[in-house]
Formats: sequence, structure tokens, C-alpha cells
Amino acid sequence: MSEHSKSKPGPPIVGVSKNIERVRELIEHVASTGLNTVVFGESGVGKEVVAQNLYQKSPRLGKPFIKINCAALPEGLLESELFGYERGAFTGAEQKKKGKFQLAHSGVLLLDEIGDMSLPLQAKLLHVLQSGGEFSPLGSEKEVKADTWVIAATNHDLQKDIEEGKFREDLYYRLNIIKIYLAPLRERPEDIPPLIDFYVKEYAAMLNNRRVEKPSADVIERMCAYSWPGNVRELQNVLKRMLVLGDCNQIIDELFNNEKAPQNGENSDSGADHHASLSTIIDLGGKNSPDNQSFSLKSAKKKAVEMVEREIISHVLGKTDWNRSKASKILKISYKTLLYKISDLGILPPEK
Ligand SMILES: Nc1ncnc2c1ncn2[C@@H]1O[C@H](COP(=O)(O)OP(=O)(O)OP(=O)(O)O)[C@@H](O)[C@H]1O
Repeated sequence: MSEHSKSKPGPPIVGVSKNIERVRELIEHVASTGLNTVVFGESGVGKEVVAQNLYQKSPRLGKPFIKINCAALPEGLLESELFGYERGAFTGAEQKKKGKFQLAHSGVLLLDEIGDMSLPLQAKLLHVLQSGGEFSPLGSEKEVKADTWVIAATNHDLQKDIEEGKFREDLYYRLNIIKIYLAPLRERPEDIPPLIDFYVKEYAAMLNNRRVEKPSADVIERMCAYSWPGNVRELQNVLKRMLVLGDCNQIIDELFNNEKAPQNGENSDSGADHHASLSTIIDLGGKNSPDNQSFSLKSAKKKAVEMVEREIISHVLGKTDWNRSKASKILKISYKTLLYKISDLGILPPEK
């Protein structure tokens, strides 16, 4: 999804864990209130789905639901996207433009990655919330008023950000009237089988009802034992791969192998490590070795590219303290592509 877009209706919240049951309960209670809410949880865990479900169960359904990703835009651009501007407000402002706050009037504004918002913009947001939705678009003297339900989402520990002076405490208390926490998938493996069921049906329809085989009970058991660093988003990617390519066990073997691979720029420059990498790629003596019929240069090349990508991305994430917005700029790939690659390549955040 682009960094600021209208959202399509979200899926139901699938899961049977205590955490998901509690989240469903909270949604039922909160949806009709319009109280400022923050959804916390790791990347890919379902924060946007929760925001969409809040909206769908609220009296605001049918009004706009607008999402903006605070990490994906530089400060100035984020400000003008949020609050709009008058013609001539800055170089290049040829037309007056409404901001997302105003466009979401009578509906919902999802501020995704709120933890990445700059301090000056946090101050402006606080002012808007305190004044009941009043603000001036850039270059305008006049105040506009928007009745917008603000839902924020973050994978940061905002309490820690407050201690480190990166997040305003007053804004935290203003936003965080209702707090919804989504646990990582590895802490609620009982949700994995129902998620698999749900998405196998969904993808079968997407693949033109081509006959797709649901992973076997053994495969599902192995999937429940994996740590899913990219959470539900990673599970979706793996399922798609399984449904299209088959050979579920090999796909899971790769997941577990990647789980053990060096992470976050750990040095692997020694000759021995290079040899280890090469043997992982061509699986010397194993199923995918050149001596085996299933070996191909193409598949070995794909593995090699993935390995190099994993090492470079891990290194840059390590250097930027896992600030994915900064990392995507250094890597010169979009934020969304970086999230996809983190999940797809199974890159794990450092242990705290
Ligand atoms: N409980 C769930 N039931 C059904 N689908 C889910 C569930 N949780 C997550 N998903 C799906 O997983 C994908 C990732 O979820 P989502 O985008 O909501 O995560 P997120 O926490 O907002 O991630 P990010 O922090 O990276 O933006 C989406 O396609 C979403 O529909």
C-alpha cells in the first residue's frame, strides 16, 4: 500500500489466541467511541487490520478511511500531506491542496509508524488534537476544523522513545487513550492453523481457483514451530510460495536455515565463512548439489542473490539501529520494498 492512501476493506481478524480474542473484545468496545487509539506491535503483525476493523465496526463506516505512513515521507512533505496547503505556500505549490486530516473528516485517519514522526510535527499534531481538530493549512491564515478519528500505529516502544526524548509525553497521553497490543505471531502459534486455512481459501480464489493443496498436517506443525520474524505478512508470502511452487518441506527447510543465518551485519568475511556460504548455495552433497538432478545454475544464482541481499540489508539495518525508513533511503529502495524483503528474506531484528 502507498504511504498515504485510502484503504480497501480489511479482512476479518483471524485467530483463536487469547491475545486475538482480547483484541476483538477491545475493538467491539472502542469502535463506537471514537476515542484516540494506538495499536502497538511488530511489523506485519496486523496493526492496520485492527484499524480497519475499528473503522468497519464504527458509525464512521462509509466515510473516508485514510492512511498515511509517517516514516515514508520527509518532515516537510508529511506536514503538507497531513494539513494541506494554499496555492503559493511554498515553491511548487501551484494548486491549493487539502490535507489528509481534512480529507478524513467524519471518518478515520490512520497515522502509521507514528513513532517516526519528527518532534516539531508531533507538536503540531498535539495542538490539533487539543483544539478538537482545528488547524491552518500551510500558507493560510484561516483555521479549518475536521472531525477526524485518529488511530495511530507503531512498532516502537513509545515509552522508551519518551525516555530518549524522541517522542513527546503529552502527545503520547493524548493519543494513547486506548491501547491495543498485538503479540508477535511466534507468541501465539495457535493462530497459525486458522490463518493458513483463511489464506489458502483466499489465495485459491486469487489463483483462479487453480487446484491448490493445503499444506499437510506435518507441514502445518513445522510452520507452528517457526519464529515468523515478519509475522503474518511473512506467513502470507510463504503460503503463496507453497501454493504456487509446492514442495512445502523444502520451503520450510529454507526458513529454518535462514533463521540460523548470521544477522545484522555480523562479520562473515573470513575464507571459512565464504566457503560455508557457497556450500549453502549449492548444498554440496545435498539435495540441491550439482551432482543432483534437481540442481540448476538458475536456482543456485537465485539463492546467491538472496544471500547477498540478506547480508547487505542486515548490515544497513544494524547500522541504522533498525530505522527502516533511513535504511530504505540508504539502500535506495522504497520503504515498502524494504519491508517486503525483511519479511521475505527472514531478517530478524537484534535480540534486546
Ligand atoms: N489476524 C489477522 N487475520 C487476518 N489477516 C491478518 C491478521 N493479521 C495480519 N493479517 C494480514 O497480514 C498482512 C500484514 O498485516 P498489517 O499490514 O495489518 O500489519 P502491520 O502490523 O500494520 O504491519 P507494518 O507495521 O509493517 O505496517 C496484511 O495483509 C493483513 O491483512
